[in-house]
Amino acid sequence: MTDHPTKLSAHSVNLWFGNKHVLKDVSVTFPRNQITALIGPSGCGKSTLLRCFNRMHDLSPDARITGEFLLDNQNLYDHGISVTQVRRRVGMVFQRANPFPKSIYENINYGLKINHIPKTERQGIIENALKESYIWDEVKDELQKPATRLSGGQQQRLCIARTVALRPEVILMDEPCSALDPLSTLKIEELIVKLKKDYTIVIVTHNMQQAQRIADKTIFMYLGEVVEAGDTKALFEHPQQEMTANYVRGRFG
Ligand SMILES: Nc1ncnc2c1ncn2[C@@H]1O[C@H](COP(=O)(O)OP(=O)(O)OP(=O)(O)O)[C@@H](O)[C@H]1O
Repeated sequence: MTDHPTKLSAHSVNLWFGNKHVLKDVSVTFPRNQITALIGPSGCGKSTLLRCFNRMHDLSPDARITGEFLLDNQNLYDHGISVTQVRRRVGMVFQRANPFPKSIYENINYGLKINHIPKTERQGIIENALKESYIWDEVKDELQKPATRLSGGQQQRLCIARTVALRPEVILMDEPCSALDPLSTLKIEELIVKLKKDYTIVIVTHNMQQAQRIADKTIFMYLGEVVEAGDTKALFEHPQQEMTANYVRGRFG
């Protein structure tokens, strides 16, 4: 893993929602062109941490954040960088596929339009994004069909296509397969593994098998703190902390 420099990182991060201290002195690094899984029991702060990286808490009046979030050497909370710029570089895929109530084509076209991508380039980008997301063959003859008529797994691949169309550097995924059947899950996992050639990926998952199948690195969190981080195989097979061992062996969670 040492040959993959850090792409994204958080340093001494604390986050409170009102009086509730949700992230406690969290420091993490995510290597470039690698998949990192965030694991830990419900409520330990995985999604909250993930969301910090594309400024999803900016509009929560009761959220207070200290510490630093860096993309390469750029502070993501710097006054010189807008939320739109951050989200262009750090894309996000959610737990439930959330296509717009528009056509398959328009689901991708919309983001390109609002990011001022010239009309002449859009058709090619849309086609590539659908191919890159392993859904082109299934939808190429019905691009004008409402996206909401696709299956759950297809909708999630469309949402990934929508994200990659904007060529982000990082893709954050918050339990992207939790609403999917095993076959759709496997397709998305294959896709995620393929995408790491071009993107740095961070995935929140409750599925221990999934973390072991696809993640190069795994970070275990508990009650808002990072307990252990390392190479996925090492963390699962030879955890350094008793708490990690208990969690990955299914003794709590
Ligand atoms: N907007 C919010 N306002 C107040 N508390 C919040 C908010 N969002 C999350 N929390 C709290 O922060 C803590 C961490 O939640 P978070 O969703 O990050 O956990 P998680 O590890 O992702 O859990 P899960 O695996 O169940 O999704 C929880 O106690 C949750 O109730």
